[in-house]
Amino acid sequence: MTRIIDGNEIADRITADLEPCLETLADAGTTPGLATVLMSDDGASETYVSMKRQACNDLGIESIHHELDPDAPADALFDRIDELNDDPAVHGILVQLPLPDHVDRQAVLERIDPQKDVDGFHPENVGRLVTGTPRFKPCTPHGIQKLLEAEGVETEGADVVVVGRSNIVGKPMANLLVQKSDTGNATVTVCHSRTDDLAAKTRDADVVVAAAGVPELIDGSMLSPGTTVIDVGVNRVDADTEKGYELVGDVEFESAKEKADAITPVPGGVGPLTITMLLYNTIKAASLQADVDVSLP
Ligand SMILES: Nc1nc2c(c(=O)[nH]1)N[C@@H](CN(C=O)c1ccc(C(=O)N[C@@H](CCC(=O)O)C(=O)O)cc1)CN2
Repeated sequence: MTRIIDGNEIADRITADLEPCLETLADAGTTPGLATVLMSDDGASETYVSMKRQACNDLGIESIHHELDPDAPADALFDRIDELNDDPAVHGILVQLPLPDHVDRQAVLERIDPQKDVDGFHPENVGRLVTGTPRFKPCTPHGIQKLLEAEGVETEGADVVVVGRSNIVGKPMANLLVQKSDTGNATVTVCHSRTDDLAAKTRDADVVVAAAGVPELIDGSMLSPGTTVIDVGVNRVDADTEKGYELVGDVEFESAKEKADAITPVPGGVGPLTITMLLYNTIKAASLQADVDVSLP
């Protein structure tokens, strides 16, 4: 019987485990603050930022929100980041991606103080991750680690195929999985749009992490029985619904479910973990900046 992994339930459990950390910080006089910066009128980005703000409010993290006109010059964003870097009430800074074409994304990520880089995208934090001394693990791959752990999926010695090589998911996911650690020690293959015979790779995998951003790229015929399938895709495809779209993963759920041992749905799989691990990183940032040990879960 295929297990449908309930990401909301796992995320709720981790969020509950974060509450004592906030109490410890409060006793020391610190309320963590997360600044979100939105420079886009893309509907999905607006949704994700409002979910992040709501999650902060629910847990007791101060949410500080900034919106910039998508047509504003890049300097407006750099100036805002400088202000947030200097603001002691702001422990974490998140610039929602993607950014408008005229803004140099890498320059933006490098402008954020690495101590406040709760996305873990600054080169200093990327370097720390790759060398096995992470400060902030990027939220989605960190969430997937937590999800695999919660489901008892052993990564030690497992063949894991990561489909997608983005800086947000694919590359950090592969790096975390190869680390010498309880949630690593996997043999990892990173595939992408130019991979020859993708199906041959995914059929050999114990775990497939689908993060290519291509709706229903992977179907059941590309999987072997017993695989754990982690679907990172949250693609909006046109549909005759009230919203005019429906959410579809990078995995064709119905056929994949027939082969998989366990599979994450979309929505309700990886997405909720992404938000929870942002809360986790914000608390970690506050604890490091206030020099208060909070024993994170
Ligand atoms: N600065 C960042 N930008 C982006 C990141 C990121 O980690 N940092 N990741 C993605 C999008 N993302 C977070 O921003 C994200 C995507 C999906 C979800 C989520 O919970 N999805 C729900 C469905 C939500 C819906 O109804 O649309 C689910 O899967 O259940 C959370 C966060 C790109 N940008």
